[in-house]
Amino acid sequence: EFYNETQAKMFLKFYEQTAQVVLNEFMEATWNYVTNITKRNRQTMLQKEAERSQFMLYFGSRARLFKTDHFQDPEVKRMLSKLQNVDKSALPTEDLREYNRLLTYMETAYSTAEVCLHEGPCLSLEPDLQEIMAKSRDQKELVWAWQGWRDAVGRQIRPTFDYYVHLSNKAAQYNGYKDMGDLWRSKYESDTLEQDLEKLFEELQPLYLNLHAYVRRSLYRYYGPEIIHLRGPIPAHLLGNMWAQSWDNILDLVLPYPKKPPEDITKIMRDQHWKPDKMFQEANIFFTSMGLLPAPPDFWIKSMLERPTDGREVECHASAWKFYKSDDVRVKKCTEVTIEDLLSIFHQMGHIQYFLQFQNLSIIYQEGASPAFEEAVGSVITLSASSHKHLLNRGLLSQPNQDSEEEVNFLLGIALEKIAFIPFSYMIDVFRWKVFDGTITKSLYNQEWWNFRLKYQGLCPPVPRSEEDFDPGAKFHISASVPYIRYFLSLVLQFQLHEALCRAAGHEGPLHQCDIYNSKVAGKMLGNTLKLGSSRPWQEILKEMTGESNVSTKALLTYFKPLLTWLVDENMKQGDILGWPDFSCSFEGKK
Ligand SMILES: CC(=O)N[C@@H](CC(=O)O)C(=O)NC[C@H](CC1(C(=O)N[C@@H](Cc2ccc(O)cc2)C(=O)O)CCCC1)C(=O)O
Ligand SMILES: [Zn+2]
Repeated sequence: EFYNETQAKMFLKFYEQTAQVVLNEFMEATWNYVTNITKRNRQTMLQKEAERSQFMLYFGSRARLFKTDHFQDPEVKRMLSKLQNVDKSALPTEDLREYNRLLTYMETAYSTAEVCLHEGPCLSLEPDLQEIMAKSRDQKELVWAWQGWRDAVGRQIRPTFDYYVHLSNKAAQYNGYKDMGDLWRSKYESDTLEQDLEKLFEELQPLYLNLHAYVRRSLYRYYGPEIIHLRGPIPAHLLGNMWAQSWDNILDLVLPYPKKPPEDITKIMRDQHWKPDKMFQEANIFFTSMGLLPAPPDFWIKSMLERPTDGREVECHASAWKFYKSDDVRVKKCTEVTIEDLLSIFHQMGHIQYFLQFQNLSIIYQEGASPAFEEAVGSVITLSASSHKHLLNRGLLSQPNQDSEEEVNFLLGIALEKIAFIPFSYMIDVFRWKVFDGTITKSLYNQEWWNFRLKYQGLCPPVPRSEEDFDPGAKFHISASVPYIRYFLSLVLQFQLHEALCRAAGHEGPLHQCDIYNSKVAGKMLGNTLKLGSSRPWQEILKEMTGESNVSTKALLTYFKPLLTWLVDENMKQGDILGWPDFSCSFEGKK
């Protein structure tokens, strides 16, 4: 048993020196696989993962031997406690090999799935099926894409999912947690997390219910009473997105003032010959305009910014990567020239900025203050980048100002992305936590999934579902075992940070007109927060930056106040009710 603090410090120093090599090799092998899905690259990745796990287990188990109660240095205690959670590496060798095979199988099944037309071409999710879900207004075609994707992915993943759950829980228990949900929640260093989340969700309900009622009315006008019930849930294939998680693609169907449509920025980008590289440069310029760090040379050399044209199979789900090597950070994205992809690139470059800002910390602290902070950084910048003022200033809009009706149109567009996302981002992990804790057993997976979709989002499947289906698996993060509650918390946090940065930048006027571009003061404030990584509890970091030590919906509600007023008034005028008391789905009762 090691006792003294000096030995603990030497132990941590030793970890630092050796971890960098092991983690770098693991990241390179994983990158090589996801950017070139071959059997050989899979084998190499699994081999490097096994080495990483052995390494983490060695240090994790030894970190438990220190009795830190009487240690003086809080850093040593924090670092040792972080080292102790080794996640799946705690599994016995055979179980770990099986678990990694499972994880790779599920994620690869998702990434290579396609839907084939009769003797016609096969369509991938990105960009083909996403394009149909976003643009088609033919509800039969939408049902075809919606169902086709779930048949192609969900059914492949269903048979393995409960074994994944079993091994996940086993790994969590080896780390001293009740189940994997418990381990995932522990990242937030809070013993009131679930209650806090529920409170945030309740506070945002009025906003969501009013948006839901308004969108339902608009879809009723377009698709008719056969398809839409004004007192019922909305069919999930009509919302412009494969998972109905964000509804910004149906803005044209629900525009409050159709006589004042917003300019088509995708068209403007294409007319100006934008290319993926320029889109990443545009995001990079935003960060450097605030005095934040530029993407380093390796980023431009080693990233995969477009889907390869040499026939390679790749994982197209966008992601940002760090390699535990100074200035080696990359993005993998199958970029299309659209405004949606441009804004998503700001999100990825937010991850990159965090990686660059904390790269001089101990490896143990090279992560976000919490997973929600990691997700919020890029989204905060996106709030400024999507403002009318910024897009005008960058030549992506030509209309100089917005009258009050155009402002409602604008806010509705942002709400379709952000407010629609509230219940979706909340329920994904509330569902998974119940799967991990055994409340939701294998024979109930799909019907419980649709109970949650109805309860939280007020949605219905467009066609009957059964336990042959596994609709949760049709979402990347569930197939790839990536936690999701980070995105719900980030949704609230990003407005809180946006408000603090706008105040620091000296912004006056409505929050939704703020653009922190070029603000060195805001840049300094944000940079100082990112430099801390996870070296301090996120509550302290939040307090230092915003004065508040808890996530608060105040800023989000301020941002959307003008829209909520308009929605409440509009729903009253239409006599629309909030919620979906008649909860039957339209195909039910129909023979
Ligand atoms: C090596 C690795 O995995 N790295 C991590 C980062 C890290 O952990 O360091 C990473 O890059 N994760 C990928 C993920 C990608 C995206 C995503 O999945 N988004 C969610 C939710 C959402 C939706 C709308 C939105 O505006 C913002 C988020 C979804 O699409 O459902 C896809 C488009 C946007 C972000 C990401 O960037 O978070
Ligand atoms: Zn992210």
